[in-house]
Amino acid sequence: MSDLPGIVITGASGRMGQMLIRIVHESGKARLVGAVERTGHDWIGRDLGEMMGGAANGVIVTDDPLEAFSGAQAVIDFTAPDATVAFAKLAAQARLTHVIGTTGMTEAHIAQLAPCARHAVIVRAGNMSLGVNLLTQLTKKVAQALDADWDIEVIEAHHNRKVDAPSGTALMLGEAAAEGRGIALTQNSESGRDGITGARSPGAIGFSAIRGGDIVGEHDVLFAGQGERLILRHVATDRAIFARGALKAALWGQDKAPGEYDMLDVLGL
Ligand SMILES: NC(=O)C1=CN([C@@H]2O[C@H](COP(=O)(O)OP(=O)(O)OC[C@H]3O[C@@H](n4cnc5c(N)ncnc54)[C@H](OP(=O)(O)O)[C@@H]3O)[C@@H](O)[C@H]2O)C=CC1
Ligand SMILES: O=C(O)C1=N[C@H](C(=O)O)C[C@H](O)C1
Repeated sequence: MSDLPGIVITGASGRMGQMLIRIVHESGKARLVGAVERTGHDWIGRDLGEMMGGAANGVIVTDDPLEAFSGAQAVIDFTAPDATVAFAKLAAQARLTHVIGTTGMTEAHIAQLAPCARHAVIVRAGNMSLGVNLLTQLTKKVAQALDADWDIEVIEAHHNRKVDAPSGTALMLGEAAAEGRGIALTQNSESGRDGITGARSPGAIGFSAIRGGDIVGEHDVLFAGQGERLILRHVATDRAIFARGALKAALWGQDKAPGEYDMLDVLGL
């Protein structure tokens, strides 16, 4: 039996689930020990390798997360908000590092993670890529340098299957801009403009979302001044960047004290 940390992937059949399975398998840094899908899913009881279109790998997809978690050191979870909260409670029980990529979580969802983080390491980020996490730091710096006459808009584009808006990344960038400007995003956010909206509120941070085709994820932070504009941009062309970041977080979490962390902690930014 290898000493490599054992990892469970939840939402195994999803876009990110399948990418994570591939990246963990190819990494040589961790063992894939479990795969979870919801009750009634076609993959339940079947071999994960075969479901992914390859050779059998002996990992049987289950709808019993606690059983899957019992032989693991970490769970990587890119699913949906209610499912993530339920997984957090079980990961805390099993003392696993819980890497959360799920977006669209409300304050009520997030509040339920705090008690879990008393028992286990939780790493949560709306975007696990190095580029976007670096972009949050740049955004904060630019927002700090420019005065409130510069309007800040976050524009994001994603594939046509995405269910939440603004994206988790857009919110991270908005938070970074608000922090740089020394304001609370909750009091200064403007999104969903349609119809006679009135003029833009001074100092607001705006959000716009585009949905179409197979766009992996694109984010612009636009600083619009009088006579000039500054645009910070990240373009994701491959979901592997998110999966690599998530695996890094799962390995990083192995020797950390219980608590809530993000990718800035993992990447040391
Ligand atoms: N932080 C980051 O870097 C990134 C975050 N994301 C986020 O990750 C999440 C997933 O994205 P994506 O992979 O594209 O979405 P998909 O819909 O392709 O995958 C989600 C998977 O989770 C499964 N799932 C949902 N509820 C449960 C449950 N209760 N138990 C087990 N499995 C469950 C779904 O099953 P079913 O189909 O049966 O519902 C599906 O297989 C989204 O919130 C997205 O925004 C995505 C990319 C990067
Ligand atoms: O749903 C997606 O696909 C993505 N979701 C994340 C988000 O909401 O920002 C990260 C990435 O942009 C892809």
